[in-house]
Amino acid sequence: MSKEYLPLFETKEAKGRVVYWAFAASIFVGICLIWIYRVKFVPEDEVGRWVWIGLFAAEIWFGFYWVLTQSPRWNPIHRRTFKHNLSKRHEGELPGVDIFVCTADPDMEPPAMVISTVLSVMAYDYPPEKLSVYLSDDAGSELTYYALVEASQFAKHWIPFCKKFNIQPRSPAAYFASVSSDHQGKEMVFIQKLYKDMVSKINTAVELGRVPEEIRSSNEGFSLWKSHVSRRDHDTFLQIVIDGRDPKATDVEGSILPTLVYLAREKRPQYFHNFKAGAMNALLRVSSHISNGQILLNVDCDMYSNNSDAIRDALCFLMDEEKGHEIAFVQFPQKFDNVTKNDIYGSTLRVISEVELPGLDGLGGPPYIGTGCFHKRDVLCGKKYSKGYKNDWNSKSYRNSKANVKELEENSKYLANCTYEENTQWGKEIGLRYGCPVEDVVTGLSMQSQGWKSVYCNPERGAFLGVAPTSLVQTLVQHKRWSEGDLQIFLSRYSPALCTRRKISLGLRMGYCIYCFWAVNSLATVYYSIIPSLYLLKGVSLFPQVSSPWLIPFTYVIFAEYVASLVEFLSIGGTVQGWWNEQRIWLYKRTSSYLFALVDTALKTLGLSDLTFAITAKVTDQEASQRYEKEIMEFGASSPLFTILATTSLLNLFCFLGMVKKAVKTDSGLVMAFQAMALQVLLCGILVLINWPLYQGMFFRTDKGKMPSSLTIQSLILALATCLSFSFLL
Ligand SMILES: O=c1ccn([C@@H]2O[C@H](COP(=O)(O)OP(=O)(O)O[C@H]3O[C@H](CO)[C@@H](O)[C@H](O)[C@H]3O)[C@@H](O)[C@H]2O)c(=O)[nH]1
Ligand SMILES: [Mn+2]
Repeated sequence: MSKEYLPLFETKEAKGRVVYWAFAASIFVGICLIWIYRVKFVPEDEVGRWVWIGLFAAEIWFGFYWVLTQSPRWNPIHRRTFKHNLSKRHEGELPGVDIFVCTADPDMEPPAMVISTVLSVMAYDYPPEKLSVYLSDDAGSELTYYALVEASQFAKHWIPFCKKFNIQPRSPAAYFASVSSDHQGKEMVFIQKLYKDMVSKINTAVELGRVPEEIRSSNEGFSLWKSHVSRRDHDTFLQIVIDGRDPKATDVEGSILPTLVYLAREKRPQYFHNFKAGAMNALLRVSSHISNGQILLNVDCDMYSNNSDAIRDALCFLMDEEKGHEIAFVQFPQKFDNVTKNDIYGSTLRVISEVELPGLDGLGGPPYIGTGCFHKRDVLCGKKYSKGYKNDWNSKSYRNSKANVKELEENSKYLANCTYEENTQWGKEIGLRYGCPVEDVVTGLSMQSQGWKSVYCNPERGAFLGVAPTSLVQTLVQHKRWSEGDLQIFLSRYSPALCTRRKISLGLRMGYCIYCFWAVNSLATVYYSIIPSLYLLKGVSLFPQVSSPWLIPFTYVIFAEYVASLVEFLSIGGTVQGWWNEQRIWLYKRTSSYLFALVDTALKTLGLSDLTFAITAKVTDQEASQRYEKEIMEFGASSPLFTILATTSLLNLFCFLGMVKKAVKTDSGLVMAFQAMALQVLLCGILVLINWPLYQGMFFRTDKGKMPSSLTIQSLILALATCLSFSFLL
């Protein structure tokens, strides 16, 4: 390296670490004192002892989990890129970039939305001859293909328009939603009309469920669907919609267009298709025949590019002469453009993307979280890590230039066939790893455990924006999948707990465990949110009295931790109401999604249940979406996840009311209750407060988003029966 070496990025450590460490140490002392209290004051009687031990176990768990959550807070870092240095030095030798967009269901992922994402990534500020965009359609839907064909026409106007006026974002849907309709130039009016026409054509086709006849006959690609039996049973469909090598494939200004490819891998009922991981691996192989870009970007079909510079940001890390060699992937945060101010479902995952991921970056690299991630093709395809590994950006020509389009399609199809992977390392050592509902996290971890590093890049302007779930059940189901997947990783051979993972720092392994243990967290949380309340009803105290000095560690840990979490939340741009909502949603996830995930994992381990992947819907009906805008919680679905939430919330309500009723019977009753059981009353009271939206949903609402009556009745009976049998029988 010469003297005039200009770095492509810099890394900064966060300030105020020492103050935080001191604070964390004081909390830890508090936790230890709580444990000591539990050991010292075990009750004499049999039943009381077991309840006490249960609480102790929960507190040991919470303490242990708290220690895990400290790992990313220990030494967070922030990165900044120098894109001008990249252009200065590498503009001529930029690598080919292949972009993979995945879709799987035209009903839940409307084709018009999918192509907006596709168009946004086609319009990156990057040499178009080095850019190829692949759409993987796991539904093998003619409608999605049709939308893509329309998009390829619209791209001829859209890309030059984006570049000429340097607009952001470059998803036409998002862009036109963000500009006001007055003061528009002629070109803008024209392009907006083109866009609207295209969307209405696509939406009409979707509504009718078929492609217009004149289009079908004018485009050969549709002939593929003759052999289409169903979504689960069809041949490989591979169409190069725009061939970037073709000198005639230009936009209206005469500039070359990026390559655009449609792929629906073969599906047969007798072959397991491994969900998104299977789709990605088919894309990896097919793209290696067509463009073979050395850099890959993967986005979900709802995650449009919001920043046309993101490729260059990522390259600043991957091409850096000093540190770039060991970096396998660059992960951007998942951000969303449909979250409301106070984020009622906590979909922003603010703490994860603003605190924990920068923290994990400081410990060796963030996990791969599925979307908005740039990979080196070599590494994803199983390249083993070695110390002296050097990037070679000039090694491969990025386009297979000889064959014509038809031949290329014909000769590449077999790469996406079901049988291709039989007796190969695909899904094991090569490509995305199979067998886990969070294929992304397990793949990233497996690369890191060989020695590869990763980088977290979180620029001011979000690089990708997606669609967050807009109903409670969607949120809970998504988290069930995630927590289940993460727990399976812990139980698998990739487990961050295994000592064979020595290439990963202890801190990073602890960091992974935060997510691996989401599901396990449910047990302690369920116990804590039910048992103390029930004992309140009985008048049995489970925490230190107000006069006892042992109350101090309890109050200190509880209050200091909550204040710290509120401060942290506000400092990363959240609101107070948003923080409160976040506490609620964590409680809900822990008592429902995570509990179900735990049970399901147990069943799977016993071989009693199969791997599934519930796709998150990206559309909401109008009434529901109005409620979402108003931040009214959506319950209108009959899900067992809700039964458990409703039952625990009612149980707490009954316990609280029962306690009050008992206490007001005597003159000094209330004072006595608070003296003896202040913390327990507080715990139960807060649970009642935080569950307010549930009571509203069950008893005070009449709209379609209220809790289904059958569910309310069922939960009422369950909660009442528990309370009654508890007070009279035990
Ligand atoms: O059989 C399938 C199922 C899903 N997908 C695609 O996978 C993506 C993610 O699905 P989604 O329902 O949106 O799930 P999310 O929970 O929002 O996704 C997150 O979590 C997943 C792992 O659970 C990762 O795969 C995703 O990249 C990550 O964004 C979407 O583009 C789907 O089209 C497929 O291609 N094939
Ligand atoms: Mn999604």
